[in-house]
Amino acid sequence: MLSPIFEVKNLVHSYGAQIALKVDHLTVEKGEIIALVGPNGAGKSTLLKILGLVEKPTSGEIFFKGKPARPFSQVSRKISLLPQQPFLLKRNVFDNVAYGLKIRKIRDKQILREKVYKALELVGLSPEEFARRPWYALSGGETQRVALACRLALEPEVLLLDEPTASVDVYSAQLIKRAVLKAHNLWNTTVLIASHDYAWLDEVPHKTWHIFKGHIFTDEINFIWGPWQIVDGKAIKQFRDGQKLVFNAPYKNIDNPVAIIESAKINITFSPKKVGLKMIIKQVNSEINFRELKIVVSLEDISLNFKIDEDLVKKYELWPGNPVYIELPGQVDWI
Ligand SMILES: Nc1ncnc2c1ncn2[C@@H]1O[C@H](COP(=O)(O)OP(=O)(O)OP(=O)(O)O)[C@@H](O)[C@H]1O
Repeated sequence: MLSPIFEVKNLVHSYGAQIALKVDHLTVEKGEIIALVGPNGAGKSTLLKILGLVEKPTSGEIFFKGKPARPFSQVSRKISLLPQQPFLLKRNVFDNVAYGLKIRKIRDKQILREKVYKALELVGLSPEEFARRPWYALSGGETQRVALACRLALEPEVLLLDEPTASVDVYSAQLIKRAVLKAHNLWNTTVLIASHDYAWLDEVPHKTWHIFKGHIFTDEINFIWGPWQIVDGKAIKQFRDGQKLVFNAPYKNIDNPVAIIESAKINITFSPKKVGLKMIIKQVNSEINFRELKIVVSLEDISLNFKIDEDLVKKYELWPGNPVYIELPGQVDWI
Protein backbone atom coordinates (compact mmCIF):
# COMPACT_ATOMS: atom_id res chain seq x y z
CA MET A 1 0.00 0.00 0.00
CA LEU A 2 1.19 3.53 -0.77
CA SER A 3 2.19 5.68 2.17
CA PRO A 4 0.00 8.72 2.79
CA ILE A 5 1.35 11.88 1.24
CA PHE A 6 1.53 13.42 4.72
CA GLU A 7 1.67 11.79 8.10
CA VAL A 8 1.94 13.97 11.18
CA LYS A 9 2.85 12.51 14.58
CA ASN A 10 2.80 14.14 18.02
CA LEU A 11 3.06 17.63 16.62
CA VAL A 12 3.03 20.66 18.89
CA HIS A 13 3.67 24.19 17.74
CA SER A 14 3.94 27.05 20.20
CA TYR A 15 4.47 30.76 19.84
CA GLY A 16 6.10 31.63 23.16
CA ALA A 17 3.97 30.09 25.90
CA GLN A 18 0.91 29.76 23.66
CA ILE A 19 0.23 26.42 21.99
CA ALA A 20 -1.10 27.26 18.52
CA LEU A 21 -1.37 23.68 17.24
CA LYS A 22 -1.47 20.22 18.78
CA VAL A 23 -1.94 17.19 16.54
CA ASP A 24 -1.46 13.66 17.88
CA HIS A 25 -1.83 11.91 14.54
CA LEU A 26 -3.02 12.91 11.11
CA THR A 27 -2.76 11.57 7.58
CA VAL A 28 -3.47 13.08 4.17
CA GLU A 29 -3.81 10.74 1.20
CA LYS A 30 -2.47 11.52 -2.27
CA GLY A 31 -5.00 13.41 -4.39
CA GLU A 32 -7.30 14.45 -1.57
CA ILE A 33 -8.84 17.90 -1.44
CA ILE A 34 -9.32 18.95 2.17
CA ALA A 35 -10.97 22.11 3.47
CA LEU A 36 -9.70 23.52 6.77
CA VAL A 37 -12.34 25.57 8.50
CA GLY A 38 -12.30 27.27 11.86
CA PRO A 39 -12.49 30.69 13.48
CA ASN A 40 -9.73 33.34 13.46
CA GLY A 41 -6.67 32.23 15.36
CA ALA A 42 -7.67 28.54 15.31
CA GLY A 43 -4.34 27.40 13.86
CA LYS A 44 -5.12 26.98 10.14
CA SER A 45 -2.22 29.07 8.81
CA THR A 46 0.12 27.47 11.31
CA LEU A 47 -0.81 23.98 10.05
CA LEU A 48 -0.36 25.03 6.40
CA LYS A 49 3.06 26.58 7.10
CA ILE A 50 4.21 23.46 8.92
CA LEU A 51 2.96 21.13 6.15
CA GLY A 52 4.48 23.51 3.59
CA LEU A 53 7.81 22.93 5.38
CA VAL A 54 8.37 26.66 5.76
CA GLU A 55 7.95 26.64 9.55
CA LYS A 56 9.68 24.24 11.92
CA PRO A 57 7.30 22.77 14.47
CA THR A 58 8.26 23.10 18.13
CA SER A 59 8.16 19.32 18.38
CA GLY A 60 6.81 16.33 16.48
CA GLU A 61 7.40 14.61 13.17
CA ILE A 62 6.16 15.09 9.62
CA PHE A 63 6.50 12.38 7.00
CA PHE A 64 6.13 13.02 3.28
CA LYS A 65 5.33 9.81 1.38
CA GLY A 66 6.63 7.81 4.32
CA LYS A 67 9.97 9.63 4.71
CA PRO A 68 10.81 12.21 7.39
CA ALA A 69 10.35 15.68 5.88
CA ARG A 70 12.50 18.43 7.30
CA PRO A 71 11.59 22.08 6.99
CA PHE A 72 13.25 23.89 4.08
CA SER A 73 14.64 20.58 2.74
CA GLN A 74 14.67 19.49 -0.93
CA VAL A 75 11.28 17.79 -0.57
CA SER A 76 9.64 21.18 0.06
CA ARG A 77 9.94 21.81 -3.70
CA LYS A 78 7.12 19.35 -4.29
CA ILE A 79 4.87 21.38 -2.00
CA SER A 80 3.62 24.83 -2.85
CA LEU A 81 2.07 27.22 -0.34
CA LEU A 82 0.00 30.23 -1.35
CA PRO A 83 0.09 32.37 1.80
CA GLN A 84 -2.70 34.60 3.02
CA GLN A 85 -1.05 37.74 1.66
CA PRO A 86 1.09 36.65 -1.27
CA PHE A 87 3.47 39.19 -2.71
CA LEU A 88 4.85 39.43 -6.20
CA LEU A 89 8.45 40.18 -7.07
CA LYS A 90 9.04 43.66 -8.50
CA ARG A 91 9.11 42.47 -12.07
CA ASN A 92 6.59 41.65 -14.75
CA VAL A 93 4.06 38.82 -14.63
CA PHE A 94 6.07 36.53 -16.92
CA ASP A 95 9.20 36.85 -14.79
CA ASN A 96 7.21 36.31 -11.60
CA VAL A 97 5.73 33.04 -12.89
CA ALA A 98 9.04 31.95 -14.45
CA TYR A 99 11.00 32.61 -11.22
CA GLY A 100 10.27 29.29 -9.47
CA LEU A 101 10.89 27.38 -12.70
CA LYS A 102 14.31 28.99 -13.16
CA ILE A 103 15.22 28.09 -9.59
CA ARG A 104 14.36 24.53 -10.56
CA LYS A 105 16.93 24.86 -13.36
CA ILE A 106 14.47 25.15 -16.24
CA ARG A 107 16.37 27.51 -18.54
CA ASP A 108 15.14 26.55 -22.02
CA LYS A 109 13.27 29.64 -23.24
CA GLN A 110 10.67 27.66 -25.19
CA ILE A 111 9.84 25.38 -22.24
CA LEU A 112 9.72 28.34 -19.86
CA ARG A 113 7.32 30.16 -22.16
CA GLU A 114 5.06 27.13 -22.52
CA LYS A 115 4.91 26.55 -18.77
CA VAL A 116 4.32 30.21 -17.89
CA TYR A 117 1.62 30.62 -20.53
CA LYS A 118 -0.11 27.41 -19.47
CA ALA A 119 -0.13 28.54 -15.81
CA LEU A 120 -1.56 31.94 -16.74
CA GLU A 121 -4.24 30.30 -18.84
CA LEU A 122 -5.12 28.01 -15.92
CA VAL A 123 -5.92 31.04 -13.73
CA GLY A 124 -7.90 32.73 -16.51
CA LEU A 125 -5.34 35.43 -17.41
CA SER A 126 -4.65 35.85 -21.11
CA PRO A 127 -0.86 35.48 -21.52
CA GLU A 128 -0.82 37.94 -24.45
CA GLU A 129 -2.45 40.59 -22.29
CA PHE A 130 -0.77 39.92 -18.95
CA ALA A 131 2.69 38.36 -19.45
CA ARG A 132 4.48 41.71 -19.88
CA ARG A 133 2.42 43.63 -17.30
CA PRO A 134 4.48 44.99 -14.42
CA TRP A 135 3.57 43.80 -10.91
CA TYR A 136 2.07 47.19 -9.96
CA ALA A 137 -0.41 47.27 -12.84
CA LEU A 138 -2.64 44.46 -11.55
CA SER A 139 -5.88 44.52 -9.58
CA GLY A 140 -6.10 42.64 -6.26
CA GLY A 141 -7.87 39.69 -7.90
CA GLU A 142 -5.33 39.58 -10.76
CA THR A 143 -2.43 39.73 -8.29
CA GLN A 144 -3.89 36.78 -6.41
CA ARG A 145 -4.31 34.82 -9.65
CA VAL A 146 -0.74 35.59 -10.75
CA ALA A 147 0.45 34.39 -7.32
CA LEU A 148 -1.52 31.17 -7.86
CA ALA A 149 -0.09 30.83 -11.41
CA CYS A 150 3.42 31.05 -9.90
CA ARG A 151 2.58 27.94 -7.85
CA LEU A 152 0.73 26.07 -10.60
CA ALA A 153 3.62 26.53 -13.05
CA LEU A 154 5.58 24.19 -10.77
CA GLU A 155 2.97 21.42 -11.15
CA PRO A 156 3.11 20.82 -7.39
CA GLU A 157 2.32 17.49 -5.80
CA VAL A 158 0.74 19.41 -2.94
CA LEU A 159 -0.92 22.79 -3.06
CA LEU A 160 -1.61 24.56 0.23
CA LEU A 161 -3.94 27.54 -0.07
CA ASP A 162 -4.40 29.96 2.81
CA GLU A 163 -7.60 31.98 2.36
CA PRO A 164 -7.23 32.10 -1.45
CA THR A 165 -10.38 34.18 -1.91
CA ALA A 166 -10.13 36.49 1.11
CA SER A 167 -9.69 39.71 -0.84
CA VAL A 168 -10.99 38.94 -4.32
CA ASP A 169 -14.35 39.42 -6.03
CA VAL A 170 -16.74 36.65 -7.03
CA TYR A 171 -15.36 36.50 -10.59
CA SER A 172 -11.75 36.00 -9.49
CA ALA A 173 -12.89 33.57 -6.78
CA GLN A 174 -14.59 31.41 -9.42
CA LEU A 175 -11.49 31.46 -11.63
CA ILE A 176 -9.35 30.45 -8.65
CA LYS A 177 -11.73 27.58 -7.90
CA ARG A 178 -11.60 26.42 -11.52
CA ALA A 179 -7.79 26.59 -11.57
CA VAL A 180 -7.45 24.58 -8.36
CA LEU A 181 -9.80 21.86 -9.60
CA LYS A 182 -8.02 21.77 -12.96
CA ALA A 183 -4.63 21.34 -11.23
CA HIS A 184 -6.09 18.52 -9.19
CA ASN A 185 -7.42 16.84 -12.35
CA LEU A 186 -4.23 17.35 -14.36
CA TRP A 187 -1.63 16.25 -11.81
CA ASN A 188 -3.68 14.58 -9.07
CA THR A 189 -2.43 17.38 -6.83
CA THR A 190 -3.28 17.05 -3.16
CA VAL A 191 -4.93 20.28 -2.02
CA LEU A 192 -5.49 21.72 1.44
CA ILE A 193 -7.50 24.93 1.57
CA ALA A 194 -8.00 27.12 4.65
CA SER A 195 -11.05 29.26 4.07
CA HIS A 196 -13.94 31.06 5.74
CA ASP A 197 -15.74 31.24 2.39
CA TYR A 198 -18.24 28.40 2.78
CA ALA A 199 -20.14 29.27 -0.39
CA TRP A 200 -16.91 29.09 -2.41
CA LEU A 201 -15.88 25.83 -0.78
CA ASP A 202 -19.19 24.22 -1.67
CA GLU A 203 -18.54 21.13 -3.84
CA VAL A 204 -14.71 21.62 -3.77
CA PRO A 205 -13.40 19.44 -0.92
CA HIS A 206 -13.63 15.68 -0.52
CA LYS A 207 -13.33 16.22 3.23
CA THR A 208 -13.68 19.04 5.70
CA TRP A 209 -11.49 19.31 8.78
CA HIS A 210 -12.46 21.65 11.58
CA ILE A 211 -9.73 23.44 13.51
CA PHE A 212 -10.45 25.00 16.84
CA LYS A 213 -8.10 26.17 19.60
CA GLY A 214 -5.24 24.38 17.83
CA HIS A 215 -7.02 21.00 17.70
CA ILE A 216 -8.02 19.32 14.44
CA PHE A 217 -11.27 17.41 14.11
CA THR A 218 -11.43 15.18 11.06
CA ASP A 219 -15.03 13.97 11.58
CA GLU A 220 -18.04 16.05 10.58
CA ILE A 221 -18.68 18.11 13.67
CA ASN A 222 -20.50 21.21 14.85
CA PHE A 223 -19.57 23.81 17.46
CA ILE A 224 -22.01 25.43 19.85
CA TRP A 225 -20.68 28.58 21.47
CA GLY A 226 -21.84 29.82 24.87
CA PRO A 227 -22.47 31.63 27.07
CA TRP A 228 -23.38 28.58 29.15
CA GLN A 229 -24.98 28.71 32.56
CA ILE A 230 -23.63 25.87 34.70
CA VAL A 231 -26.25 24.60 37.15
CA ASP A 232 -26.12 21.27 39.05
CA GLY A 233 -23.73 19.61 36.62
CA LYS A 234 -25.68 20.83 33.58
CA ALA A 235 -24.63 23.41 30.97
CA ILE A 236 -27.60 25.45 29.79
CA LYS A 237 -27.79 27.73 26.78
CA GLN A 238 -30.80 30.02 26.73
CA PHE A 239 -32.15 31.32 23.42
CA ARG A 240 -34.00 34.60 23.02
CA ASP A 241 -37.13 32.78 21.81
CA GLY A 242 -37.42 30.99 25.20
CA GLN A 243 -35.97 27.62 24.08
CA LYS A 244 -33.09 26.02 25.98
CA LEU A 245 -30.29 23.58 25.25
CA VAL A 246 -29.16 21.41 28.15
CA PHE A 247 -26.02 19.21 28.11
CA ASN A 248 -23.94 17.53 30.78
CA ALA A 249 -21.46 20.20 31.86
CA PRO A 250 -17.73 19.86 31.13
CA TYR A 251 -16.06 17.80 33.83
CA LYS A 252 -13.11 20.16 34.09
CA ASN A 253 -12.81 23.92 34.13
CA ILE A 254 -12.56 25.31 30.59
CA ASP A 255 -12.46 29.01 29.74
CA ASN A 256 -15.43 29.92 27.52
CA PRO A 257 -16.35 26.28 26.83
CA VAL A 258 -17.62 25.34 23.39
CA ALA A 259 -19.71 22.19 22.86
CA ILE A 260 -18.74 19.83 20.03
CA ILE A 261 -21.40 17.63 18.48
CA GLU A 262 -20.72 15.04 15.81
CA SER A 263 -23.03 15.43 12.84
CA ALA A 264 -23.78 11.70 13.01
CA LYS A 265 -25.43 12.25 16.42
CA ILE A 266 -27.93 14.85 15.23
CA ASN A 267 -31.44 13.76 14.23
CA ILE A 268 -34.62 15.38 13.07
CA THR A 269 -37.68 14.30 15.06
CA PHE A 270 -40.57 13.50 12.82
CA SER A 271 -43.02 12.80 15.65
CA PRO A 272 -46.10 15.05 15.58
CA LYS A 273 -45.41 15.89 19.26
CA LYS A 274 -42.80 18.43 18.14
CA VAL A 275 -40.12 17.52 20.65
CA GLY A 276 -36.56 18.83 20.35
CA LEU A 277 -35.08 22.18 19.48
CA LYS A 278 -37.09 24.09 16.90
CA MET A 279 -34.69 25.27 14.20
CA ILE A 280 -35.04 26.59 10.65
CA ILE A 281 -33.65 24.85 7.59
CA LYS A 282 -31.10 27.11 5.88
CA GLN A 283 -29.64 24.89 3.16
CA VAL A 284 -30.13 21.52 1.56
CA ASN A 285 -27.13 20.51 -0.57
CA SER A 286 -26.71 17.50 -2.79
CA GLU A 287 -23.03 16.95 -2.23
CA ILE A 288 -22.61 13.60 -0.49
CA ASN A 289 -24.00 10.99 -2.84
CA PHE A 290 -27.26 10.45 -4.63
CA ARG A 291 -29.06 8.95 -1.61
CA GLU A 292 -28.00 11.46 1.04
CA LEU A 293 -28.22 15.22 1.23
CA LYS A 294 -26.42 17.66 3.50
CA ILE A 295 -28.79 19.81 5.50
CA VAL A 296 -27.95 22.97 7.48
CA VAL A 297 -30.32 24.16 10.22
CA SER A 298 -29.98 27.23 12.41
CA LEU A 299 -31.33 28.96 15.48
CA GLU A 300 -30.04 32.40 16.44
CA ASP A 301 -26.22 32.02 16.71
CA ILE A 302 -26.03 28.26 16.18
CA SER A 303 -25.86 26.39 12.93
CA LEU A 304 -25.72 22.61 12.61
CA ASN A 305 -25.07 20.43 9.59
CA PHE A 306 -25.70 16.73 9.10
CA LYS A 307 -26.66 14.25 6.42
CA ILE A 308 -30.15 13.01 5.71
CA ASP A 309 -31.74 10.51 3.38
CA GLU A 310 -33.08 12.08 0.20
CA ASP A 311 -36.44 10.30 0.56
CA LEU A 312 -37.01 11.89 3.98
CA VAL A 313 -36.28 15.33 2.55
CA LYS A 314 -39.05 14.84 0.00
CA LYS A 315 -41.50 13.08 2.34
CA TYR A 316 -41.29 15.70 5.10
CA GLU A 317 -40.74 18.66 2.77
CA LEU A 318 -37.45 19.64 4.35
CA TRP A 319 -36.92 22.76 2.27
CA PRO A 320 -35.04 25.94 3.25
CA GLY A 321 -37.22 28.23 5.37
CA ASN A 322 -39.22 25.38 6.94
CA PRO A 323 -39.03 24.66 10.68
CA VAL A 324 -37.78 21.30 11.99
CA TYR A 325 -37.40 19.79 15.45
CA ILE A 326 -33.86 18.66 16.22
CA GLU A 327 -32.79 16.03 18.71
CA LEU A 328 -29.27 16.38 20.13
CA PRO A 329 -27.33 14.02 22.41
CA GLY A 330 -27.22 14.90 26.14
CA GLN A 331 -23.51 14.10 26.29
CA VAL A 332 -21.24 16.29 24.18
CA ASP A 333 -17.50 16.95 24.08
CA TRP A 334 -16.19 20.27 25.29
CA ILE A 335 -13.20 22.29 24.21
N1 LIG B 1 4.31 34.56 14.44
C1 LIG B 1 3.49 34.45 15.48
N2 LIG B 1 3.84 34.87 16.70
C2 LIG B 1 3.02 34.74 17.78
N3 LIG B 1 1.79 34.20 17.70
C3 LIG B 1 1.37 33.79 16.51
C4 LIG B 1 2.18 33.88 15.33
N4 LIG B 1 1.49 33.35 14.29
C5 LIG B 1 0.31 32.96 14.79
N5 LIG B 1 0.22 33.20 16.10
C6 LIG B 1 -0.90 32.86 17.00
O1 LIG B 1 -1.17 31.49 16.84
C7 LIG B 1 -2.58 31.23 16.81
C8 LIG B 1 -2.95 30.53 15.51
O2 LIG B 1 -2.74 31.46 14.44
P1 LIG B 1 -3.05 31.08 12.92
O3 LIG B 1 -2.57 32.23 12.09
O4 LIG B 1 -2.50 29.75 12.63
O5 LIG B 1 -4.64 31.02 12.94
P2 LIG B 1 -5.67 30.95 11.72
O6 LIG B 1 -6.63 29.87 12.03
O7 LIG B 1 -4.94 30.86 10.43
O8 LIG B 1 -6.40 32.36 11.83
P3 LIG B 1 -7.06 33.32 10.69
O9 LIG B 1 -8.34 32.68 10.27
O10 LIG B 1 -7.29 34.60 11.47
O11 LIG B 1 -6.04 33.47 9.61
C9 LIG B 1 -3.25 32.60 17.00
O12 LIG B 1 -3.57 32.75 18.36
C10 LIG B 1 -2.17 33.58 16.60
O13 LIG B 1 -2.30 34.79 17.32
